[in-house]
Amino acid sequence: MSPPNEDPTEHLRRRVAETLADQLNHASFDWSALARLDRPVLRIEACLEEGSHAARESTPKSAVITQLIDLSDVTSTCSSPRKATAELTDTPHKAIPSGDTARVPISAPAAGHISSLAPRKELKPKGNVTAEPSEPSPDENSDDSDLDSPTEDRRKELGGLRPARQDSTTLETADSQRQIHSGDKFPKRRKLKPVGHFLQPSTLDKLIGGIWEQIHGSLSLDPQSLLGQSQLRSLGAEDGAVNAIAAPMALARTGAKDPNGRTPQSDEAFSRSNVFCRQVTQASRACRSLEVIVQARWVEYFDSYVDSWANANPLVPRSRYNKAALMGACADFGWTEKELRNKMYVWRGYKEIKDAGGWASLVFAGMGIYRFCKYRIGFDKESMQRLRNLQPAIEVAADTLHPQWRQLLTVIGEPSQRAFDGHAHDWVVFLDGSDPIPLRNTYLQWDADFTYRQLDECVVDERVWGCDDPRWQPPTDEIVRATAMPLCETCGKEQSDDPKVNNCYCFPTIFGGGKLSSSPVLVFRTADGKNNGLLALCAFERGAPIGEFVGVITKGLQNVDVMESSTASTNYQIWQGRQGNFTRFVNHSCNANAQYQRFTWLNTQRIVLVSKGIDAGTEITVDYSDKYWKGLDKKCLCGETCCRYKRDETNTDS
Ligand SMILES: C[S@@+](CC[C@H](N)C(=O)[O-])C[C@H]1O[C@@H](n2cnc3c(N)ncnc32)[C@H](O)[C@@H]1O
Repeated sequence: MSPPNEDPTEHLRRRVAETLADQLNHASFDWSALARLDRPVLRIEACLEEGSHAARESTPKSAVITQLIDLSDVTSTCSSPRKATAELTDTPHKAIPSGDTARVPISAPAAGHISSLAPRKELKPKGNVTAEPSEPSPDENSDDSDLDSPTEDRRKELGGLRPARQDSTTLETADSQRQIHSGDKFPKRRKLKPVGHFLQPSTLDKLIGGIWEQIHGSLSLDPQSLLGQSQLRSLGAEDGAVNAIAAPMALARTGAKDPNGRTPQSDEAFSRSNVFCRQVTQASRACRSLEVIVQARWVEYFDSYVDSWANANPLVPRSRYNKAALMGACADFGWTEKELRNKMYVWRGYKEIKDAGGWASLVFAGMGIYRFCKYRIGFDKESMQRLRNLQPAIEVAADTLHPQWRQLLTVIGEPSQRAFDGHAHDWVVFLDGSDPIPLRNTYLQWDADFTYRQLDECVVDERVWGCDDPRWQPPTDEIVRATAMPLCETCGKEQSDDPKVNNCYCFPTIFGGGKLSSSPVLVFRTADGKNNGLLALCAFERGAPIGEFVGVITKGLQNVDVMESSTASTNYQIWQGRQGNFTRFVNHSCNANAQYQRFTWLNTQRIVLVSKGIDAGTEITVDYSDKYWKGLDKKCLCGETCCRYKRDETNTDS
């Protein structure tokens, strides 16, 4: 019996928690056994059964709850030599260019490491490889003018990202300096230092002031015209009635049934209300973008109107024409002079943003731009110059990710022709504001036929693997039998591409249905001779995924850059020479801010580029490790004081 006033579920929860805590207090744990496990979990299963039979029955009924509690953090507090080697470390020499997930999966092989470019025979992969193995990887710099045939002679000039094969020929001993160990935890999320300028938090007084201002201002809230502007009539309102358009929302409020007898709780009504809410949100964002470009353009008209009078009558002070224009506008707007002056101050801010960052910077600025312009925070010369330098990059992203955006500009008489087409990563941007150039052009000096096909997902080289994906691993663990859905080896939760049933949030922005349409990164021209690199447009907090390493799943390629990886049963390579995604442009740094981690999604191994804490506007780098640089006739240009591969007189041993 639950105590009076206590919800039975709450009562059950309390009873179970107390009993479990009590059991654990009395349990004798063998801590040394715990420390020997790579990734210890405590399994708790619960089933409901008849109490009188429970003691006699040895076979439990099927579990109603199966819970795995990850004890990795418990072992990390126990001292164990084995654990020490598996710990994720931030020191460059032990960083993980391509290792396992931070928590070692239960069924995963031992820690990954970067292998050397060991066998140097020119081995052609079996079969007819889609990945054109005879082509070089075009990621070499100007010193690699002869890369078009990966022969023995040239091998020193070519390198590859090579996480170790897990076979006996490449596996090194645990105390080898070269071995890179993956840790058993995700990188701890550190609080990032604020970058850029932050707006003052709004006070309640300001909010209340704003409410009074709006109520007493000229805001028009006629729903018919609002919905008309927002182009929401297509949502089912034949007669144009607002309630018909917003029927699902109206029903949810009143609890009434619709004309077809559907309750507001029906799936269809819920789904329609989702669509309606999404459409209004999108429409109001588009209206906001329209509003700011019209206001910025209006300021330009205002200025040129005043200029035209002042130029025609140079003896009359300009301020007089300014005042006259202002009063004329006040009459048309129906505002006081003070009101219009205040608005113009903000609108002039919009114009200044547009002058520096282009129209795209206004259109995609979002709601924050109002406060930014009202309080003029960070409107200094240096910030505006930064924005000016970013303008072409902003346009590349806007044109390629939102091909329609320029149509909004026709309202203010600007051309709607886009300047950049194709994929966002088909362009290389410059940080000094120079014009972007097609990606292809940046490799022509080494390969006149260079092309790069952008992929969203890895493609399996069928001529090597047939219909099998070597990354797929049969679900062997018995945990899997407890549920029809694959369980995450890292968090133990159910994985699904359907966000309604997915419970694994290890890398939620790339796996689990909440996928971002594109990662905020661009290919950029490095200033220090590394050819192209990958630029973070936004901050990525420590542990956040940047994207999956995507390319052609193949085997047996030699003397070209490849990611080598393996499952418990198979070695495979991911090649990005001709097709792949943006991870192909990630350069090496001896003080890298990202790392590659293995992660199993729906029983298929993936390699994920994970942040170790990246500020917006910085280059994303990984540590390729000794195995990559060993035997490679190149100097590292990372410029870090801790650089291990400078290869000058002061650092000859690297
Ligand atoms: C995976 S690609 C990276 C993208 C490459 N920079 C490009 O433009 O295609 C690897 C190649 O980039 C160059 N690279 C990367 N990091 C470097 C570094 N720290 N110093 C010098 N070259 C580097 C080397 O030519 C290397 O073989």
